[in-house]
Amino acid sequence: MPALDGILEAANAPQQDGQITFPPVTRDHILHCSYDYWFPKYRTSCIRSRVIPLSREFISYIREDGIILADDEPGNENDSDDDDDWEPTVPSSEIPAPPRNPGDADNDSDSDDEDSTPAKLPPNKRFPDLHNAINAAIKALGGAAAPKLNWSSPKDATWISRHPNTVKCTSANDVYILLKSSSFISHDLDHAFDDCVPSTTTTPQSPSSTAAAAQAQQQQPQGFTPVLVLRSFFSPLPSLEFRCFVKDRNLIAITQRDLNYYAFLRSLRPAIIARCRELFNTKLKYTFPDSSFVFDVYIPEAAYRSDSESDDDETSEARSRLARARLIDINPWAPRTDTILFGWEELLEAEVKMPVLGTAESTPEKKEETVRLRFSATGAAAAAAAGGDDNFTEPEEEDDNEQNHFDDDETTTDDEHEEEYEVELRLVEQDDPAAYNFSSPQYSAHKMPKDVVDASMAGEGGMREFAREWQRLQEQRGGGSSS
Ligand SMILES: Nc1ncnc2c1ncn2[C@@H]1O[C@H](COP(=O)(O)OP(=O)(O)OP(=O)(O)O)[C@@H](O)[C@H]1O
Repeated sequence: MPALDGILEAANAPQQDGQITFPPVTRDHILHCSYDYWFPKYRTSCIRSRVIPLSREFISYIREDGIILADDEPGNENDSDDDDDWEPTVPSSEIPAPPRNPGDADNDSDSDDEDSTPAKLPPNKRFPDLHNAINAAIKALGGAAAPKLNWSSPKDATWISRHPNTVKCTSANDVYILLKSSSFISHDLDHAFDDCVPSTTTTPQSPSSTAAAAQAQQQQPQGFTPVLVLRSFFSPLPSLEFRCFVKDRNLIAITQRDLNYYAFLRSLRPAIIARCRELFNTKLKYTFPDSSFVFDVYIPEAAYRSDSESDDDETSEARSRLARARLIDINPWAPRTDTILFGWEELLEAEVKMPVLGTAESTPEKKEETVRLRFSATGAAAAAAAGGDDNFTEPEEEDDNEQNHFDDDETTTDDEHEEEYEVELRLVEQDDPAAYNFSSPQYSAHKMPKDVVDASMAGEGGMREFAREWQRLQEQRGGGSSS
């Protein structure tokens, strides 16, 4: 864990010479936000998920140009959607991948291995156990899953998905297509620790670690165990996704994640704050190792019960009630985390009345996790209160047959009238300029122009032809050569 002195020092110096200065971001801070690190602690507040450690062979496959798909999926039994008739343009299950980001090549530490890879076998023959584990996990999650690696989901690659504009995967092949086409996934593999300062201590293995995971970690040149996370797929309402900012163990700000204006959110303000606070206070506040971090939530609507005896007014009120917030992701308190409707400067400068500094240490080897807390004086009483709370224990093994996307679906008590209201919730307002530029699809900067995609689909010859044409156009414009 980072030294307490260092944290105190950094927390006290957010700004120097008019420049925004962040507390140093260490590898540990980044590792604490890896899904396999925090998911086992907070499982009951998350979307049902499976975490699968990835072998070096799999990582080589993800990095390689070209997409060779498994050839063992005759009918894709899990698919029941209309979009089943998607077929790779190139037969024999080989699709050239779109070009990688230019910056990725120099980090391709596995390139030697790739050359020695036995002739490009399909995944079901190249890493059959992993391939089968991915298909089995998707099945266990109800037949459709949303994938991500340790930190990022391939949401910039939904344009190539056969379930249009979603990260939905009903087979391992769907997962491979998304992972191989995503710049965000490349970033996880090659740039996760960019701009980090060295950690003084080592983060313990994640609580989910098995002997296989430990072995995989040792073999990884990245210094962390890459994992594939599969979450039970559902269709979240973008309006009910929020990002929450925690400074010195205080929830200080909440922002809408989707940048569209939703009139109905205005009346839900107190409920949104209450749901976020509830998740933070009962689960995260004294258990997440770092005192400042950012977490994302989804707040589902509370189930509407048709057998309710409510009159019309009460019914509409019941419909507008929100269920408890679900933890979607945890992000570092670092420049790389998008603050959406806030600015880092205002968050760094925000004054926290009751800062709780220090680190939380956990003993991950125990299933019923014991949380030991080391805090500065301001946090001592609260830490003592947290020590014996049953909320911090792990649930028993999940039931794979459960159809819910969440581990349980209980609604919460209404605590909108609680006293503590210092959290600022920022929503997109009507006519808010912040919303103007977002009618275009998100992540469009990561998408390929159609010509590039077409050329890529036409194989190596197509890309060569495209490159020649591009060069010709550049020269016509007087731009000289392009690489
Ligand atoms: N189980 C799921 N089913 C369908 N969609 C999902 C699921 N889980 C997450 N999503 C969608 O994917 C989005 C991205 O998820 P997540 O925040 O985990 O990825 P991320 O790459 O870390 O994003 P960011 O970089 O913005 O933090 C979510 O905002 C949500 O809309």
